[in-house]
Amino acid sequence: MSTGTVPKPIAGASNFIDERLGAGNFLKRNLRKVFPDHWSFLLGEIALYSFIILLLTGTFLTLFFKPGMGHVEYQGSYDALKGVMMSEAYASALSISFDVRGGLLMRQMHHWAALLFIGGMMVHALRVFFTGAYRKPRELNWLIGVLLLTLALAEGLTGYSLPDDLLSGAGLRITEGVAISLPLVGTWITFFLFGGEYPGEDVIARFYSLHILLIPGILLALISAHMILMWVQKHTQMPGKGRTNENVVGSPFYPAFMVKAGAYFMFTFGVIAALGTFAQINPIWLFGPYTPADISAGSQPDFYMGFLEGSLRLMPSWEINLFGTAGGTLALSVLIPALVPMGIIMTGLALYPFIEQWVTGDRREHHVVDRPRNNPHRTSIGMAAISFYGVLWLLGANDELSSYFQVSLNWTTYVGRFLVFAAPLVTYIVTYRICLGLQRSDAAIIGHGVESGVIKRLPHGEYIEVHVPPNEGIEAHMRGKTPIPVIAGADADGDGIPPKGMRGPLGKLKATMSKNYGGEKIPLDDGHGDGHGDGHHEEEHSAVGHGGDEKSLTR
Ligand code: HEM
Ligand code: HEM
Repeated sequence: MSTGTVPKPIAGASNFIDERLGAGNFLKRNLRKVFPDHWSFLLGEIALYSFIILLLTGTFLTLFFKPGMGHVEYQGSYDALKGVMMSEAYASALSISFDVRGGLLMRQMHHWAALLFIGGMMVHALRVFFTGAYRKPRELNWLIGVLLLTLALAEGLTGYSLPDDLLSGAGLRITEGVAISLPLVGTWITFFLFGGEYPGEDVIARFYSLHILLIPGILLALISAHMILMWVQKHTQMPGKGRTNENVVGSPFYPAFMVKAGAYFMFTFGVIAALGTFAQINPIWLFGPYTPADISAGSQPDFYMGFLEGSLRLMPSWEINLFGTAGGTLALSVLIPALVPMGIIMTGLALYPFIEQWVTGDRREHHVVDRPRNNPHRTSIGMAAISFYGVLWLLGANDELSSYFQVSLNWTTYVGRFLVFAAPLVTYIVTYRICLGLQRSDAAIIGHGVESGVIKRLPHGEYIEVHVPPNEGIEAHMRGKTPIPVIAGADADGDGIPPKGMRGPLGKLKATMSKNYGGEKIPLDDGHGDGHGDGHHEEEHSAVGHGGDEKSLTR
């Protein structure tokens, strides 16, 4: 691998390190490492930078937050609550908001960063999914990602429970309801978390240890592992000119990538600081302290918990009474919504790379990713999952929907119950058709070029529009399509004995899935375009110099 000429500052730094640690070569090699570039790679970085901001603002908050449930009388500077009895936790969150200099800004930045962290992570995971960047050799990093997502939800839940205002109490009430519905272990888990009957005196302190120590510790370790794996395996790249599975095309880590990453961090910080300054979030002083007797109507959890709230609201009130009154009650109305959507989504995410491998038999390494249209079944499955999640998420606010649109609350539930099954089905079909349509339009561009806007009159009087070949970069991007493999023998006609691995019901299922999922649906060069101006190609290529400063290294 060539490292090219080494810039002066790197040579200086690596000499300094080399003379002390003998690690100069390591540093030189890594600082010159080539990073591919695409706007969507920023999504993972947004999650990373938000996490750093969470650590910084969270540490500030720990200096003033008191995770106690002992009763105190509020005597701070917020008049409306003066003299009200409340927990120490709530009083300290109020004092951070009104009496600690910069405290409200830090609380708001912490909360906005949490939303951006989880939102960024979700969109990043979707980018990885839709481009198939989880394929070999990156399955492990994908699994670490699924764990990160699960832990981040737990971190958010424990975080917004801490201030112990009416809103966080409403969330805690649901957490308790879900925990206690678990068969056999439910009662024990609830007692362990709450230190006795709900709400108890301990839950805030216990959530606090989880929130500031255990979960961030694991998150930090996993994010480091995620980054190291990404570094070692190198980034995937979008299909394009000169990009293959054997090389990496992009700019070197130092200086280009480092400068960009620094700027993106500042930018993320700026956005979070601006949101924290101008956009109010979680104004805990408006809700008052939590008392189990008060119900806060219209309360919503943070957006990332909305899908679980929605599934609770959709579920009919089913329960099973085991062995009559002497036995236990299985509260399916809570158990199913708490476990099933989370289970389906997280297990589905974790297993997808392996199911796809089983179906396509594809065990090759992939460093050039797919454009979503080029794997229509994967893209449709992803979109169907998003619509399933989206319906649950919307129904988490069914009371708001009902009052805003003036429809009965029951109707929002009935429609939601229907949509939770129907929306994924329709989304799947529509997405599949759109993907094929887009593939056809690519084939048309490759086959017939793009419209130039120049109209020519032919000697016999006919007018035609001149088509020119697409720009070189775009054409290479389109041509970088890898057909999805089908397991050998899966598309045989069924006469004779099916090949090994495709016998029995499971084998047959695998063969059918493989045949449908894989194979080339619309070859790029089959010439079935949109029928414009066949055969009227102009000669010259409108090539645009694509990334003149890009470097290419072998993997
Ligand atoms: C890594 C992901 C993290 C997420 C998603 C997260 C999320 C949250 C959320 C949503 C709140 C409620 C904020 C509010 O009341 O408006 C919160 C509160 C809090 N967080 Fe975090 N947090 C994270 C990390 C941390 C870390 C690393 C620390 C400490 C080192 C920390 C310390 C705190 C404290 C002390 C509070 C209570 C302060 C208050 O509500 O006024 N957090 N967190
Ligand atoms: C704490 C949350 C996370 C952080 C900070 C993070 C950060 C990153 C960064 C900075 C990259 C390289 C740039 C990029 O591809 O965007 C990356 C790559 C990757 N991430 Fe994440 N990520 C997180 C969560 C996830 C999740 C939830 C998943 C999947 C479920 C995931 C799967 C992957 C994979 C497979 C790659 C390699 C992709 C490639 O090389 O194209 N990550 N991550």
